[in-house]
Amino acid sequence: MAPKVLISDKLSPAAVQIFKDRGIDVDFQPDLGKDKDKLLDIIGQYDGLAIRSATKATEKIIAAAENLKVIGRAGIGVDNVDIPAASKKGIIVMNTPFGNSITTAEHAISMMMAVARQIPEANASTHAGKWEKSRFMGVELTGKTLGIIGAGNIGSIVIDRAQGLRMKVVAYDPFLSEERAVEIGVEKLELDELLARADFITMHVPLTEQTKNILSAENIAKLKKGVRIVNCARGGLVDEAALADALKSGHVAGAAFDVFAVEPATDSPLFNLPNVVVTPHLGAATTEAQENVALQVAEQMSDYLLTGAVQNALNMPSVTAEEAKVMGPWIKLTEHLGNFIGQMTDEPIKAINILFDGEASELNLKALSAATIAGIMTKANPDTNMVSAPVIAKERGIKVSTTKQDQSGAFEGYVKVTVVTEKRERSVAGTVFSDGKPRFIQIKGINIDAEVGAHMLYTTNKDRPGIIGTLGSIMGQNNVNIANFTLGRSEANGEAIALLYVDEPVPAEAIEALGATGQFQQVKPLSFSV
Ligand SMILES: NC(=O)c1ccc[n+]([C@@H]2O[C@H](COP(=O)([O-])OP(=O)(O)OC[C@H]3O[C@@H](n4cnc5c(N)ncnc54)[C@H](O)[C@@H]3O)[C@@H](O)[C@H]2O)c1
Ligand SMILES: O=C(O)CC[C@@H](O)C(=O)O
Repeated sequence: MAPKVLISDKLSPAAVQIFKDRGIDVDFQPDLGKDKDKLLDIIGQYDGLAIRSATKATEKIIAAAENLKVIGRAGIGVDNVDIPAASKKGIIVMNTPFGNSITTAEHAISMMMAVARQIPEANASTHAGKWEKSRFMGVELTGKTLGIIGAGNIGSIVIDRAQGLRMKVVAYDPFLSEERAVEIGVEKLELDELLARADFITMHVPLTEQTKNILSAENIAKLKKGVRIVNCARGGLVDEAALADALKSGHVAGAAFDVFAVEPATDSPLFNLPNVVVTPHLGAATTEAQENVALQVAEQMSDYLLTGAVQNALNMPSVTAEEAKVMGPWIKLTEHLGNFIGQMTDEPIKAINILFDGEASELNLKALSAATIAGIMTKANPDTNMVSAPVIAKERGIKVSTTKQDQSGAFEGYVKVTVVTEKRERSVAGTVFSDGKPRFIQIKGINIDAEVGAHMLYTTNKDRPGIIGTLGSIMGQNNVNIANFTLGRSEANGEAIALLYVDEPVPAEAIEALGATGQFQQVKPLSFSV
């Protein structure tokens, strides 16, 4: 059955066409974002949800989204998506980080020019038949200092455009490297220095714990007198009431805001002040940007739903379509290895170590690690997947470490997973053969070569004659057909293991009968999703 995607916000029709062209069943309900109850009622039917900013993908919506695999945000900010809730449920959240950057940077520049020359007010006055030439005295941008808070994608474009306007640009961004600052020709400053020096300030940071109220009343007091503030990033970065006071006192000469602490903003302390320009979150509102983000989100979501390729996800490592093909068997292998250990482990896990050798070490290790952890965790929760497993492991305080090496002898590459609990360490290794089939190649340090089947039986015993006979006859008595039988031992008369690949689950009677022989230390039926 074709995957089903719901578009619940006003996305460009280009997205609908892409989904259709890719064979996805698409439901376009552009006003649903405003109707939380209806969204809650129907979300359970969909594999994908494509949104802009009106739809709030809250914990409640996500809890009701029984089949949801991916949420695609046609835009940058994902503050309308509860990412931790989505991750825990195994839902990938992706955005389109570049599609509207130019448009938003251009909006910030337009807003800066509008506030420098009071264009909206002059426009309204002229339309009203007044000819107030002396009322609207502006300031030039040339030679002025523009302070950028956040020099990422959009900030860098603003820097480039402002330099074209012959402004001197300084930036505050703790994550901006010196090399990048030189490359984009910006002087890197501490925040206080920027606040004291800038004639104009524009913000291009996400809303986080660190950036919330970055222009607080205290910081507004540090601003150079006569500064003009532009915010086309997120509401909540500025204390609107404190800024309104500073505008009224004349300490701040003007402000241009596209975003507000509460949206839709029907009221704000900034509204109706003479030197304030406001727009209703139009930063990304151009035909070009909306086409870009709609096309991109539809392509990314279709890729994921149809091929497993992951691009621009915020809660999962990227996997290209090419990688998805090559990695498919290795992802399966790591899931099986994790699954094997998960089924063998009944006590709390303290640490998981994953060793990647040879060709395996050249693959996307973040994705393979996520698949391994998911394999381990599915015993406790069968719904765990590559998105949710690392989050759950972290929550449980499980330390995950990975190692790369290139020492394989017999194999081009392999993966070895070791799980540490209070009581013991357990390890299992596997590889992918040239036929693309995963194999277990080592358990407890003992070499074997076992194909992975949906139903298996794992036993351990002291190496001595008669074990194969016992296993064979008890399986036969219980009508269990053996497809493949693999044995291994540490040394003659040492520790021995057997892995049987059987056609149906081994019944409890057979497990009991094997236990009753006294020949085995461990008898464990296993199942794998092959
Ligand atoms: N108005 C709109 O319609 C609109 C459109 C697109 C994006 N946006 C907003 O613009 C923001 C920026 O987008 P972007 O694509 O440039 O993002 P980005 O991730 O490329 O850049 C953000 C920058 O902020 C910096 N940063 C993070 N924490 C910081 C801190 N505490 N202090 C200073 N700098 C910090 C980062 O290092 C990064 O360089 C988005 O988060 C989004 O909220 C708004
Ligand atoms: O979808 C929009 O109109 C706003 C998008 C913008 O806020 C973003 O973060 O990309």
